[in-house]
Amino acid sequence: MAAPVPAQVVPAHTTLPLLIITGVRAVDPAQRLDAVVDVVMEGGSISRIGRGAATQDLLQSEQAMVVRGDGLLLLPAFIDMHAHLREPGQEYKEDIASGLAAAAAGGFAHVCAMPNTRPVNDTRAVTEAMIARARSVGGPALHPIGAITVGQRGQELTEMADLKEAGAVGVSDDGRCVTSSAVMRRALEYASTFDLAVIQHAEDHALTEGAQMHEGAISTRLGLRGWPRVAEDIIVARDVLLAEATGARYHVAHVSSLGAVRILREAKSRGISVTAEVTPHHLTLTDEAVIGYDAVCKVNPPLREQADVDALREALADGTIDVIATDHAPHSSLEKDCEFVEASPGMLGLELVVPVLLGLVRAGNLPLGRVVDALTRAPARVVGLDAPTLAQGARAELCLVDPEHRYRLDPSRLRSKSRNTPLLGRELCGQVCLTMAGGRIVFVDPLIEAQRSAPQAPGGAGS
Ligand SMILES: NC(=O)N[C@@H](CC(=O)O)C(=O)O
Ligand SMILES: [Zn+2]
Ligand SMILES: [Zn+2]
Repeated sequence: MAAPVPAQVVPAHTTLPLLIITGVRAVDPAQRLDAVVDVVMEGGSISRIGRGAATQDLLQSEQAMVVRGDGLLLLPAFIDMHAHLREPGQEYKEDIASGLAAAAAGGFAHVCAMPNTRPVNDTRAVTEAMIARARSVGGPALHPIGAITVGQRGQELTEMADLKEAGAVGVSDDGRCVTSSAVMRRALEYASTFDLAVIQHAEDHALTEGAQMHEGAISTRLGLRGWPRVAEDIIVARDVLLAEATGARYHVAHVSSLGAVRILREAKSRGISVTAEVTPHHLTLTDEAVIGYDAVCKVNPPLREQADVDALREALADGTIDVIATDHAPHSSLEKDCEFVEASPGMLGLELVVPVLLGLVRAGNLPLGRVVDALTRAPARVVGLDAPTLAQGARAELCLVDPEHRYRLDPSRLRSKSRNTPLLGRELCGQVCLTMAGGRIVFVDPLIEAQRSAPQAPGGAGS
């Protein structure tokens, strides 16, 4: 058979003529698939998948690159419908190239970029420039989210027809809430004529002025001004009523409170067209992380209490929350290594999704199939993309994961330009080894690939 190829000769950003992954556990909710299979990719598409799909003929082909998949997981590549790539305007924090590199390393084939750039993405010109930049970089596909209001000032609606035509897949004023009921109503009506989801950052700013963290016992103890849950709940409740009145598609970004979960559950039970997302950090961390005043844990909406975390997990499991989105929010040491009250909110997400979520799966908090669905089909529905799948005939958009690989998160391994994650130096378990997007390899982990390429024991898979 053809020898496994070491990482340094795996050409990133190219299509391999014949790539075979043998004996891998493939999980694809779109096909209700969870089984050990071989996967054969030819010319960037999945030509065969199933037990014994890697025939001796194929394995012995001159052109074949063979990856042994034993002990690994193969998943459809992910869609992140909520990331901040900071280009244009704040390239010292992140840019489209570094953001997409981080996404590829995290297992993503598609990234939606929020419009709170400088200038704000409220025009066709900015949307087009972002897409052109991403195309020149290669890697995962970038799909801009346009602003709801001009300059994200909450007043005048953007020209959504233009934004959509240029490639925007949704609208949001993320970072700011659309607080005016009148503006939100018109935004929902207008966006629905273009079938764009309106993505709300739910925060009643009148209730969160000067807020630094979740309002509760810990904010009192730390002497920091709090953001009460009700500031989120009020907006979600109002918007659900507006969604019902307009029939428009409404999506709540980064849900963090148990009250918002309750409102969403009731809205869905009544058939209102609402969807919602949760971040990996809101699923795993509480306001206790802020004790010690480490600004790395300052994030909007704030990390809340265990009761909220439990409600979010339950809501994700039962489908009340549809999507897992990272809210990847890179900030430099300028914005983070300072007084807590001066620091900017936000933390990294793209490269940490796999270890964080596999931790929840391993602990029995969420089924793996539901997690994969929330990272693929669910966001695809909200933003109108084709979800990556492992089905025969599909374009190869997948990620190969070593679920047992343990490592300490070293800052040097992050592709992001920023370092703002509380997981630095922590022991993690679960590593993306390979990501394909648009039929091409966009990421190979050098360390893992070198290990996997070591000579096989006789009788091993694919021999
Ligand atoms: N999540 C954050 O804390 N910050 C985001 C804005 C946002 O998502 O609201 C950012 O742009 O930095
Ligand atoms: Zn936000
Ligand atoms: Zn955001």
